[in-house]
Amino acid sequence: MYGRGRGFNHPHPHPPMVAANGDGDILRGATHQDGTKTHSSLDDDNNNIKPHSHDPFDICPPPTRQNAPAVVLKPPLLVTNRERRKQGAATHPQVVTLRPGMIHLKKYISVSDQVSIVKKCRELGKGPGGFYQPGYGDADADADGEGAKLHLKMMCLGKNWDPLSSRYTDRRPSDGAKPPEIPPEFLGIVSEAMALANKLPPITPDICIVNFYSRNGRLGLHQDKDESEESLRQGLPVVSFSVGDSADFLYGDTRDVDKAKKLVLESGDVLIFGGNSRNAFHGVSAIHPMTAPATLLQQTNLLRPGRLNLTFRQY
Ligand SMILES: O=C(O)CCC(=O)C(=O)O
Ligand SMILES: [Fe+2]
Repeated sequence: MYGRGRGFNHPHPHPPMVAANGDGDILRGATHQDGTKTHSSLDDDNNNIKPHSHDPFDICPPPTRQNAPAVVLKPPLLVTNRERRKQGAATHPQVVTLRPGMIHLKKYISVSDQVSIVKKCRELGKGPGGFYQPGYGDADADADGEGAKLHLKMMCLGKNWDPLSSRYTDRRPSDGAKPPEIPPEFLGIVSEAMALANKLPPITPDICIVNFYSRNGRLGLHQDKDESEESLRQGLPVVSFSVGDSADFLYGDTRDVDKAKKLVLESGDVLIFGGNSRNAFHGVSAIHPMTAPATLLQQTNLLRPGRLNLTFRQY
């Protein structure tokens, strides 16, 4: 059933995606080591699913001549100091209420925590249930037989969210992989951030959807509405971390891009939307390549232009 949850106003929210520059090409064809290739199972409705392997995707690939960083690996002292000041800013976060129920914590996550998040997502992303290129299946097939692709790589933690059925499942239907657990250190940051949005009910996240957007990454306007009726009824918030390149984030009451407001989400920002904003439409219209903090790039080898977004939810 298309169009539910992170569904879009059109089955092809954007032209079908051919993997954008740098998306997965480096490791394509590499030996798949996670054992999911041979996994065969039934989905939650006992339908036979056709498992196939996904090529591991590395968000921090080793440098090659082609992807040699445009960033200076040893940033001038001034830049480093500026980054240090930014790290310090996390202890005095700027809390902005964008609309009732939608709260923006600017530069909330320290650069050292951002580094840990990138490293952890890199490690999990290369393993079983890691990053893959989600599609919308055969019903939306392009001329080459590939389903319409979302313009991002995705990995689910805790529970699997399936774009094809707009449902949460225990395993990823395409390869039978079980989603990795949500790292406890991520949950710690979520609960601390929640304390600054104290008008909203707190969540105990059991789902985290991790998106990796490269240079051309984007995500059409949608609502997050596949969590349980109870969770949605209570307006339990979605807590979103942005790490890496900045992004143009759109939000509004309808799916109309022209009526949406735009916010630039930067590395370290946390966005919380619950209560009256739980059903807000939102999406990402553009990534600003090479805007990630120099220290983050330096310490993670996050060489791709790219942005990680983690959304924590309670089913
Ligand atoms: O990347 C973002 O900021 C938003 C991600 C999102 O809306 C989602 O994963 O449902
Ligand atoms: Fe969303």
